[in-house]
Amino acid sequence: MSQINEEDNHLETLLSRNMVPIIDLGHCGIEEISIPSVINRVGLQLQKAFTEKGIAFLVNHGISDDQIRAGWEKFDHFLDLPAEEREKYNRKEGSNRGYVGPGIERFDGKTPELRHAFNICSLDPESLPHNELGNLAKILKSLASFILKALAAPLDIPPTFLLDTHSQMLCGEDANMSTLRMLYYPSVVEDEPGQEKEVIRCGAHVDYGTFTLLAQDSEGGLEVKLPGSEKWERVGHLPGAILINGGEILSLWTRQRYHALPHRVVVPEQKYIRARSRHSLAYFCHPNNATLITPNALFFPDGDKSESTVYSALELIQKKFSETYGKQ
Ligand SMILES: O=C(O)CCC(=O)C(=O)O
Ligand SMILES: [Fe+2]
Repeated sequence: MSQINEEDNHLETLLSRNMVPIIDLGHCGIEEISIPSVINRVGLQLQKAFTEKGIAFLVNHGISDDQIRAGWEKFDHFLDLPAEEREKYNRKEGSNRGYVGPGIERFDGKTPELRHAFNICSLDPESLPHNELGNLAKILKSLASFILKALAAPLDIPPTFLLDTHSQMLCGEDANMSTLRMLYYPSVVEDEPGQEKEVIRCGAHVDYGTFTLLAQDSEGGLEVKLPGSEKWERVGHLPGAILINGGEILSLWTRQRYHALPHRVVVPEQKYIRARSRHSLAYFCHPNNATLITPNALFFPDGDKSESTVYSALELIQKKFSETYGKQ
């Protein structure tokens, strides 16, 4: 016990230094009815957070710990299934949905990810090993829709521009690439080859879409590089909060005024954290595939005329996927 406290004392994080904005959603995050004053306030706070830091913690977002834990529990059950049962859900070539085992993805192009992932891209019960995961995906979609309304509020675009361009979230990959990814990082086994101290749990990368909502069950080594800094810094864990980080499409849409932060998950140095497994989940919010992402269009409705080639959201993500899964 005394050793844990001693190690805890040395765990400086961005959170412990008050470097991550905390945004209170006033319990409106997953409600159908919008309260304009909350949307406007949250919109301004998100604008400040994305401009200055690229990340923020969302609190009072309306999703209970129990709902999130139930999802992780069902994911654990899935991982305990006999291999032949589990394999039915394996991610297939050319698709993002399904189960991805350790060692398959390489976010930085070289380091294999030491984690189990399950990608949910549609609410079709056929593609899900458990209903509970579909329910969780639905709730996160509601929270993402609230954020899309809030993000539009301080900008000079129609209030529904972002909702309209993301209208097909979780309607399947043919329409929209938004994904709920359930994640499980096993504990670090010290004497197993490939599990040395410097091993990375999830390689450095920037998320591709508009933004990502991330929940984690414990401090587990999430690090970011803040805007203008080359230093990896530990984010820290705020129980019950959901972390939001900007993706590359948001950054392109705002001509880099809103930051897409590089992040990674390292194997922590603290022995007691290394010995612990970690759950997280990430909801990747993406525009509908056909949306043309005109650089700067969120600040200037006609976008940046100097740009000669404008890509669709699908073209942008396909380019990224071939980098992540291609070099194996
Ligand atoms: O598990 C985490 O904390 C981060 C996961 C992540 O960044 C990703 O899957 O894109
Ligand atoms: Fe990420």
